[in-house]
Amino acid sequence: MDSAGMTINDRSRGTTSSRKYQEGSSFDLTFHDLSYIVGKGENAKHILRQMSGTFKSGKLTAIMGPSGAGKTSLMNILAGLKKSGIEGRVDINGAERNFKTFRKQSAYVTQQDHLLRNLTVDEYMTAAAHLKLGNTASEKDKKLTIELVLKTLGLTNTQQTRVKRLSGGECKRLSIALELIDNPAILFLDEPTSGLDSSSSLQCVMLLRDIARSGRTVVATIHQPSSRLLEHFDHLYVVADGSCMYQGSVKSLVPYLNTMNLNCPSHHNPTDFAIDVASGEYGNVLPGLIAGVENGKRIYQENSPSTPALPSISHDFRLDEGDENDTMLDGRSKKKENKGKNKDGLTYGAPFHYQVSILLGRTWRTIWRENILTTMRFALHVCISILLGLVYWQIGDDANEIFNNSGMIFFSLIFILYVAMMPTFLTFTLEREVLVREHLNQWYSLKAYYLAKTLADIPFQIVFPTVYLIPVYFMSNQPLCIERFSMLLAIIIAMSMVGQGIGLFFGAAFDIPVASYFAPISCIPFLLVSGFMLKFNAIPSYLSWITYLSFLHYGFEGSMLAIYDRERPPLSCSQSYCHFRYPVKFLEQFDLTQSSYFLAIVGMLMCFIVVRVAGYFALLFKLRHIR
Ligand SMILES: Nc1ncnc2c1ncn2[C@@H]1O[C@H](COP(=O)(O)OP(=O)(O)OP(=O)(O)O)[C@@H](O)[C@H]1O
Repeated sequence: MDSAGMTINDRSRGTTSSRKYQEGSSFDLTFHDLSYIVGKGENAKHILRQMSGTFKSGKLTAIMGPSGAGKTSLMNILAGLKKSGIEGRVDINGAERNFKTFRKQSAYVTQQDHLLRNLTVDEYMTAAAHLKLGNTASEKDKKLTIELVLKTLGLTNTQQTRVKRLSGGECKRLSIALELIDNPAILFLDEPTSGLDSSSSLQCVMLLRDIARSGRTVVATIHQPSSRLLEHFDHLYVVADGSCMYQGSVKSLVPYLNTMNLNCPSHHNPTDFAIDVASGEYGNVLPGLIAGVENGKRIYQENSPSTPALPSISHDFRLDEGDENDTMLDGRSKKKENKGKNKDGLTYGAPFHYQVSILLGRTWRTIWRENILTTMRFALHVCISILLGLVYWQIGDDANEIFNNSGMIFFSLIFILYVAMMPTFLTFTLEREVLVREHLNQWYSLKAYYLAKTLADIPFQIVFPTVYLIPVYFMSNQPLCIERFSMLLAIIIAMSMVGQGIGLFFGAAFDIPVASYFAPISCIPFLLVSGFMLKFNAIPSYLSWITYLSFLHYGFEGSMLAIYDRERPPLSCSQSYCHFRYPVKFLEQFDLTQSSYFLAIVGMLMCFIVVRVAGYFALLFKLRHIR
């Protein structure tokens, strides 16, 4: 039987390794007296107040409540994304949650679908499979897993479509599909229906219910669902002002409110009614409602006494037999929490070098597919180079034009710096959101991502400066000496890399408005102490230390030495006296006679390392404080 003809159940009966990725772990998630406090002392704010609850495997749970009630905070704490300011306990199958294992076994689908727009669905899924399933799974298994996930999520027909051409609903399903590849036991979704029309929302919720039916615990925050949408949820948890005002089945919500003399008006959407109650529009009824379910310790059941939700955890939850054929995720054996732990002791699905190589390929592909930006960058380098060549036509060997010539070289350094920096922070601030989503879900380590990003950019940082330098060098008649050309090229490439590093730092640390203002301005102090605007010995001694940090200082020094040092023969002079006929005099004028080209290169290299490391830590800080 060919792979396309195989059914879902055939797949689950496949090879051992194939089954490994189709079997799901299932966890019952319970939390006890969970409080979340931000700020200290008088400014302390209680976001969650001793809430309890239980979300069972095999069920689709909705966390509902008015805006600001604490739904996202609760879900982020349960997903293990928030760790500080928390009191209380989160258990998995009755035992205290181990953060590291838990993060590996769960997946988080963010509200916004931050996806790389230029990849096709298939390329995205393949990269995710390589990263999540690692290099020990066979290509065949990965392909089968991808086919199954896409089939289950109704994305088979979009396999060759680029993400930027997908509809909103398809993007949402792709976000879910990417996280299903490694078969998480718990799926958290933040407002999965936001931005979708009613039919796509319904489709999405039905899909989530199917996923839950396969044995997973699926928890979604949902703002104000229609009653039709809510019907598909198995379990409802209503949050009001940081407390639980209802926990139970969807159909028991209205009867529960009735018990508190809160009667939903006829023709009124019960969900809207519950939200109005939670918002305090029906008076001070919250304390009674919260007490009715003991702030989440009990599950309300109509016509029978409320059952305690805690501490007894259902370990024998069973699914209807009829569901078995419905989904791809047939593996419903209850794995123990630590069963999915990588036997190699790796935190991620793939080893470090494999992560780097997959990310490198993916990054190259996305840069290459940004063809408008890439072509424009290429054209910009060529055009500016030719323009400069025309403006400074054949001045390179003229002693009278030596200041114009050095100005042209210095301008080239600044141009290369900015043209590397600007597109980097503009594109990276967007790509950063993709990194956040994927890193949250443990696709790869930040180190692997950062190394791949650095390596992927290197060819572009070599090609663009080279393309720039060739026309202007020859048109402006610089010395026809391969050694001098190479020395100048090395300085210009280093400047491009520093510029790109600065762009990455600002893109990592700030959002676009702040980055686009501060990134260009941040270079001005370094420009002032470059040695071109002001001679080195004229810089006040208390500011001279900045010269050691100034990549423009090293760039100017290195480029002048490349062109005028090394016993360059006298320049041509069309007048009776040319003060700078001997290039060494020009170097003396700029206090460069004691300078070393080698040290200039080392200085630039150090600046490159400093900005790269700063970018890494900015990103690390951002990832740690994202939620
Ligand atoms: N770090 C924080 N510092 C101060 N206040 C915070 C912090 N995090 C959350 N809050 C506040 O806690 C409350 C609950 O926030 P949360 O995002 O959990 O609400 P929500 O129910 O998800 O709202 P929405 O549906 O509008 O997204 C809000 O009033 C929010 O301003």
